[in-house]
Parts: sequence; C-alpha cells; structure tokens
Amino acid sequence: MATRIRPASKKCTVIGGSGFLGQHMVERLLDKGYSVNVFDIRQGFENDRVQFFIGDLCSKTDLLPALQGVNVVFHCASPAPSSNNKELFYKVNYTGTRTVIQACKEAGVQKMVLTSSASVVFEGKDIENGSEDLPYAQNPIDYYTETKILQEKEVLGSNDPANNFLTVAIRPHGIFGPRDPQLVPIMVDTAKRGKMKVMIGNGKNLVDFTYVENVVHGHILAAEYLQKDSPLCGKAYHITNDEPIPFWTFISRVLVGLNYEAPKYKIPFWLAYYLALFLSFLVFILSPIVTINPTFTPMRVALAGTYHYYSCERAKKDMGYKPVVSLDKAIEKTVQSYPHLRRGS
Ligand SMILES: NC(=O)C1=CN([C@@H]2O[C@H](COP(=O)(O)OP(=O)(O)OC[C@H]3O[C@@H](n4cnc5c(N)ncnc54)[C@H](OP(=O)(O)O)[C@@H]3O)[C@@H](O)[C@H]2O)C=CC1
Ligand SMILES: CC(C)CCC[C@@H](C)[C@H]1CC[C@H]2C3=C(CC[C@]12C)[C@@]1(C)CCC(=O)C[C@@H]1CC3
Repeated sequence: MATRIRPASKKCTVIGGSGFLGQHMVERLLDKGYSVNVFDIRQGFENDRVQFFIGDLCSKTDLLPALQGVNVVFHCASPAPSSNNKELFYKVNYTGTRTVIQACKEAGVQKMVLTSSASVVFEGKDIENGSEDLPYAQNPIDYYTETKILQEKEVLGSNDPANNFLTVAIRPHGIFGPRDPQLVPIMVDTAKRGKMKVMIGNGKNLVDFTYVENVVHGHILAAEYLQKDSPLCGKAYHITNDEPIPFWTFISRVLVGLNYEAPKYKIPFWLAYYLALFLSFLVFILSPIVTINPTFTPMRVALAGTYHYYSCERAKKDMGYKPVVSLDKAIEKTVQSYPHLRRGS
C-alpha cells in the first residue's frame, strides 16, 4: 500500500459542491480540518465555513478564483443523468472537464480527484465482480455514460508527475443516502403512480448500491494517498459498499421502509428492454413537439435487470479502503432521512 500523506496545505475546492455527493464531501472535509471552497453553478446550502464561488465550470475565468492556493480539487459536477441532453453532457462533462484541467494546471493545483462512474464499463450486459481492468464500454447505453468515459480518459491522461500534477478517478455505483435527489425520490414517485409493482428480470441480479459516506471516504483517501510514485497516479478505482445485493431486494427494502409495497410481479428482462427502447423512440419522434422525460429508460431497465457489481480490491490494496457504513445501516439511515416521502405522511 502507498503511504498516506496528509497534505501540508489542506485547502481544497469541491467542484459540484452544491450537489448531493458534493455537499456530503464538503461536510466530511470540514470535519477533517480541510479549508473548503465550493465551485458550483448554484449555491445549494449555507455554511459560514465554506467559501462559495458561483460559476460555470466550462469557463476558465469563472474557475480560476476558486483555485487559488488550493492543493486538491475534487471534481464531482455533472448535469443530471436524467436530463438526456446530449449537447449539455458534451459541453460540461467533456470540454468542461478539459477546461477544469487547464485551470488547475494554471493555478498550480497539485492533485485532482475525479468522480467518474462504474457505468463507464457497462454496456447493458452482466458484470460480476468487475475489476478496473475491464475495457471502457464500446457502445455506451446513453450520452451521460459516453461523456463520463471521455471525461475519465481526459483526467487520467492528464496525470503529469514531472509537472507536479497528479490525477485519480473514483468510480462509484448507485450512490444513495440522505438528500439524494434521484434514486429514492424517483423510486417513491414511481411507486406513488402505481408503477412499482413489477420486477424486471428474475429478481436475483446482484448490483452495487453505495452509501454516500463510503463514496466520500473513498474520495478523501484517494486525495491523501495520491502522490508522486504512488500506484494511484493516473488510475481509476471502484468504490463500493462491498456488499452486492439483488437490485429488487434493495428497492423493496427502501420501499417497504417508507411504507410502500414491494414489487411482486415479474416481467422478462428482454421484454422490458424492448418496451423502453420503443418508448425512447416515441420520445425522440415527439421531441420537436413536446419534451418528455420518461422514468422507464433503456439505461434504467438495464440497471434494474442485469448483474453489475464491481470489485473494490484495488482500492483496499492501494489506499486501505474499507466501507465505513454497512449496507444495513445505510438503508436504515436513508429511510429515516426521508420522513416526507413516507406513505401516509
Ligand atoms: N448519483 C449517482 O448514483 C452517481 C453519480 N456519479 C457521479 O457523481 C458526481 C456527483 O453526482 P451527484 O451528486 O449525484 O449529482 P448532482 O446533480 O447532485 O450534483 C452535481 C452538481 O454539479 C452542478 N453542475 C452541473 N453543471 C455544472 C457546471 N457547468 N458548472 C458548475 N457546476 C455544475 C450541479 O448543478 P445543477 O443541479 O444546477 O445541475 C450540481 O450542483 C457526478 O459526476 C456523477 O456523474 C457517479 C456514479 C453514480
Ligand atoms: C424505475 C425503476 C426501473 C428504477 C428506479 C431506480 C432508479 C431511479 C435508480 C436505480 C439505479 C440508479 C442508478 C443511477 C440513477 C438512478 C437509478 C437508475 C445512475 C445512472 C446515476 C449515474 C451513474 O453514474 C450511474 C448510476 C447507476 C445507478
């Protein structure tokens, strides 16, 4: 294992710090004595201990003031995967990330930790205990994933120890926890509309759902272990809960915890997938007239009906990673954090 260096300057910037993961990152970094800047397109919360810089990461002029005197940059900004806006994904995740790299280099930032995604290797086919050596998806299922691949390649390719700029990518999967605006709220909304009655596939497919505090822990360890000659330089790391669970068991536990019924019927995976493809075709045809954001997308069906869980052995070996919150505890904390989403509340 590499040596963990607590940086002399504990000044960092969290790009996307107003978002779900970003806010949890900020809270933990403050607890650990870091001085924290947040750079985001919006201010998501109030905190006197944080300096906010509001701007677009696609603009170097916006970024530079937020990077002065900063040792580590955590880049966890992205348009929401559900937005399905091809141009926006390219602009922010790909060209925007190139701008972030340039700005970091210009400002003398030494380390960059990117929040990538385990989905960069996912093509809709089963992945069991996948390692970081799996090739990038050749046919990514959606634009979000396509641009996460481009983004990760840019960041890892910019690792340049000779010029004192080190990079690493963290690949979480299915992040959940308090204040998550998508996973639990989408599930509950779908259940409220009576559309969470059916399981896609046979209900046995194992997947990773990763509690947000474990994802944060992985990012901070990566920043502290990232140094010249460490194995982390220019590498990607899966950060998981290390407890794969059947997709529909996880969904059922959260739904039942919030007083909704667990799905009990089953439809074959292929049928659901073709239905979702047909639906996205309709959405495309109707797009000049009306904008529709369907819940039932090919990506979600693929995520709900296939095995896709990943090994975090590399993170254990190179940075001593171990989840800090078990899946049972994580589900309990998450369910308790959404009293307003409980049925009957
Ligand atoms: N959630 C998950 O399950 C997973 C997430 N990831 C990755 O983790 C990261 C964080 O995700 P999450 O916290 O869920 O996402 P959020 O949408 O909650 O947070 C992202 C933040 O970035 C901001 N942002 C978007 N575009 C820009 C821009 N051009 N300039 C500055 N800020 C911008 C967003 O603002 P606004 O809300 O206004 O768009 C938001 O505040 C992302 O990179 C995502 O790809 C990876 C694997 C799984
Ligand atoms: C309607 C149902 C079939 C599924 C409802 C749950 C989903 C909203 C979520 C289950 C797995 C989640 C997930 C993501 C988004 C929300 C889910 C589809 C990501 C696509 C978010 C961005 C990533 O990088 C990968 C995530 C994988 C898991």
